[in-house]
Order: sequence, then structure tokens, then C-alpha cells
Amino acid sequence: KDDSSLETIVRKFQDSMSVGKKHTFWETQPVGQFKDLGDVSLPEGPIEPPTPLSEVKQVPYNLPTPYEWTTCDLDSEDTCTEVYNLLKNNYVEDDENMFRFNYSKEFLRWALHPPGYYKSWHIGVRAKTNKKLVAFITGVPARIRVRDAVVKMAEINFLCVHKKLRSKRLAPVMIKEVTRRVHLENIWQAAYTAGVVLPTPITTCQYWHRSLNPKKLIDVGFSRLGARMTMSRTIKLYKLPDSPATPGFRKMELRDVPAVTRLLRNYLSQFVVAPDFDENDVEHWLLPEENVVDSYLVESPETHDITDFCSFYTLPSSILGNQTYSILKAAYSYYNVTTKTPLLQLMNDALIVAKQKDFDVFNALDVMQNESFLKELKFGPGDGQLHYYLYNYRMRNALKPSELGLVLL
Ligand SMILES: CCCCCCCCCCCCCC(=O)SCCNC(=O)CCNC(=O)[C@H](O)C(C)(C)COP(=O)(O)OP(=O)(O)OC[C@H]1O[C@@H](n2cnc3c(N)ncnc32)[C@H](O)[C@@H]1OP(=O)(O)O
Ligand SMILES: CNCCCN(C)c1ncc(F)c(N2CC(C(=O)NCc3cnc4ccccn34)C2)n1
Repeated sequence: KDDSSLETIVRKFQDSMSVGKKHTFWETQPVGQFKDLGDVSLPEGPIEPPTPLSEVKQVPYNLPTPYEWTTCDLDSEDTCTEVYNLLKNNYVEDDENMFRFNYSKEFLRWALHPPGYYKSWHIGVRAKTNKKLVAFITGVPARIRVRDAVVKMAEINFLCVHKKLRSKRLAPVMIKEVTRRVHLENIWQAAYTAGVVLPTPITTCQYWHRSLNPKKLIDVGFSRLGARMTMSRTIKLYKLPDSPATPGFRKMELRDVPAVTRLLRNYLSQFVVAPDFDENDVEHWLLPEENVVDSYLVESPETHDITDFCSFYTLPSSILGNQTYSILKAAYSYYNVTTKTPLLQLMNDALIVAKQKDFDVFNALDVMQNESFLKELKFGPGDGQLHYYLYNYRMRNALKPSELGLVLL
């Protein structure tokens, strides 16, 4: 085949993806590189082999002089408050700087204390003079299956540099330091998501939003009144029943963990990338915790079998610069499984209980089988895309969102 034409195609694709950007840090990392796109000779799997633990750098990377490393113990109320405030004021915003994630303290403790977590992976940076927390990055251990291989990974999240310290190349140092600490635990792969394009996404997902409180969403600028629509017509359009329709629909309890684990493991086995949850993981990640995670299941009234499951997590956003409202209450679809109830009906019940709990919006990614209900349940496409990444693990080709069974927080 005439290579030059192939090269032309790849270059055009790369240009179109505006990936011509120089990623001076990411080009040094064992991740899929844009220049390798299209090279089908590269095998799927780890990019670099593990190094002997004796050869892993034993001391932390150097920070710029005025700063020092700190390990953040989220069981300490004061430290948890410092982390909460750093993120509340400096974490992810939408492109128009109208909203900023406002992860709660109890959510952060839940997200960062799963079974087998390492405190040393909760990494902060302080200014030496006043000891103020100015940056943060975290990892938690997870077993992630990629096709038939279950891989021990670190899930990396909450990378945050104070607004006043941006564009000083602090992020690469934070990433190298968390990588070093993960290597010390003999783990060589990681999974992470970001709203920005980096080398190289394994898939790119679309956010969808289902209005629950359309008047507030329009007032704060999250949504706009549809063309030829009045406010009262819009409120009516999104109205939901007062209670769930499915017989046997109830909150998950501790006694349900074995059944939900079986249900979830079986369901997730169909996806190319998915967590390999055991009962301990299910107990941590899916047992309801107020203001953090909600999960419901369907217990057949006849047989008492657990046939279906749905869950969503609570992630409010600060509304920047609105006189009337300061918080947008958002629910994010988490893991959902159906074996008897139609997914459409189960997810409508999830919307109903989310509305009952006074959420303003229900968000979902187009992962797993979510696409089958989004339009019919009146979700609208969002402006945010979420790119999924693996570190030191090459995928032969990018996945479709429907092949992905992993939701990060
Ligand atoms: C084996 C174990 C491995 C463990 C590690 C696995 C990898 C984990 C990777 C992290 C997963 C995080 C998952 C989440 O938490 S995603 C959420 C990220 N956080 C935010 O968006 C909060 C608001 N923004 C900020 O706090 C800062 O802008 C951050 C800290 C994001 C960048 O700070 P700053 O703006 O001051 O820039 P810089 O001058 O220091 O550095 C510029 C370099 O940093 C690259 N950059 C920018 N944004 C991201 C990003 N979101 N992931 C990875 N890299 C990113 C950028 O391409 C450039 O590199 P290159 O393009 O020149 O090469
Ligand atoms: C590193 N962990 C990745 C998950 C973090 N998550 C949940 C996230 N990452 C990127 C996004 F694009 C995104 N979106 C939710 C959609 C949305 O609601 N957009 C309006 C909006 C309301 N509040 C905020 C706050 C920040 C950004 C957009 N916001 C877009 N979500």
C-alpha cells in the first residue's frame, strides 16, 4: 500500500484533532503517543515493563524552592477541610467559568478511602512560608479488567494547582511524584479521565443532562429556554411522577451486597474495560451514603431475587456569580444493571428518586448502554466531553463509549 498516502491520512487526522500541540511532558511518558496513531504493529498491553523496586526513585521529586510535599490524611478534619477548600476554589470549571465542582468532604473521604487505599497516594504541596495547601493529586488502587486481563492500577484524580500557581509546570512534577509512589507499591498502570485532550484517549465520552429543576437551570444559565418554548411548557415537559413505577424498587442495604456483586460482575463482563469489583469493593462503592452515593435495586415481589440495580453519585457545583443560587445540585449516573426491568423504566425510576431528593440535574455519560435511554428520557447533550486514559497500557485501537464499563468520580 502506498505509505505516503497513509501518512497523509494520519497527518490530516492528527491536524484535524489539533493534536499537533507539543506535549513536552506527555511525550516523555509511557502513554499512547499521537505519532503512533495508526501503527497497528504496536501490541496491546503494557508499554514499559515493571522496574525492580530497588531501582524506583526512593526520594520525592524536587519541587520549586518555596514549596514542599505533604501527605494529606483525610481522616484529619483540618486536613480534609484544607483539601475541600483548595478544590472548592481551584478545581474543574466549565469553559465559560460559570460553575466549579464542589466535591463535599464526605464525598472526598468516600472517593479516597476504598479498600486497600494508600495514604501516601494522597499528595499535597504546601508553601513553606505559610504552610498553605497549594496543590493536590490523588491515587486509589483498583483492579481494572482490560479484555481478559485483570490489571492492578491506580485511579488518578483530583489533580489541582491553585489558580495563582498555574502554567509553572507544577502538574508534571505532581504526576511524576504520584507515579513514583504508585511504583513503590509495585503497580505500573493507571486510569484517569480529563476534560482536556492529552496523549492519547482510549475513548472520548459525551455528557448528557436531564433537567429535574428546569426553572433553576435556566435561571443560572446551565440550560436555555428552548425555541418556541415558554417556562411553564418547559416545566411541564420535564415533570416526573411522584414515586417509582417498578414493583420491588427499594434502597440497597448491606444484606444485598452478595447479590449486587453477582449482578454487577456479570453485567460488566460484556465491556472491554471495566472494574473487577469484589464484595468488599461493592460494599464500599455502592452502599448508599447520604449526600455521596445513592443506590437502588429491584427485589422481585414473587421470588425475592435481586433482578436490577441503579446508582448515582452526588457532585454539586458552585454557581459562580449568580445572586439567587450558589449551588447546583447534580446527580451523576454511576453503575446500572438490568436483567428483568427495561433499562428505560429503571432509569426513569432513578430520575424520579433524584427529583424527590431535590437534585436539579441528572448527568450521564454515553458509556455502557446509556445511549439506549438518553434521548427517550429527555436528556440533552452537554458541552463537556470526558476523555478516558490508561497510563503504561496501549490499546490496539480506541474504544467506543459503549465498550467502556468504567465510571470515575
Ligand atoms: C503507574 C502510575 C501512574 C500514575 C499517573 C498517571 C497519569 C495521571 C495524569 C493526571 C490525571 C489527572 C486527572 C484529573 O484530575 S482531571 C482534572 C484536572 N484538574 C483540573 O482541571 C482543575 C483545574 N486546573 C488545574 O488545577 C490545573 O490547570 C492543572 C493542575 C490541571 C494543570 O496545571 P497547569 O495548568 O498549571 O499546567 P502546568 O504548567 O503545571 O503543566 C502543563 C502540563 O500539564 C498537562 N496537563 C494539563 N491538564 C492536565 C490534566 N488534567 N491531566 C494531565 N495532564 C494535564 C499539560 O498537557 C502540560 O503537559 P504537556 O502538554 O506540555 O505535555
Ligand atoms: C477527573 N474527574 C472527571 C469527572 C469530573 N467530571 C464529573 C467532569 N469532568 C469534565 C466535565 F466536562 C464534566 N462535565 C459534567 C458536565 C456538566 O455538568 N457541565 C456543566 C458543569 C456544571 N458544573 C461544572 C463543573 C465543571 C465543569 C462543568 N460543569 C460536563 N464533568
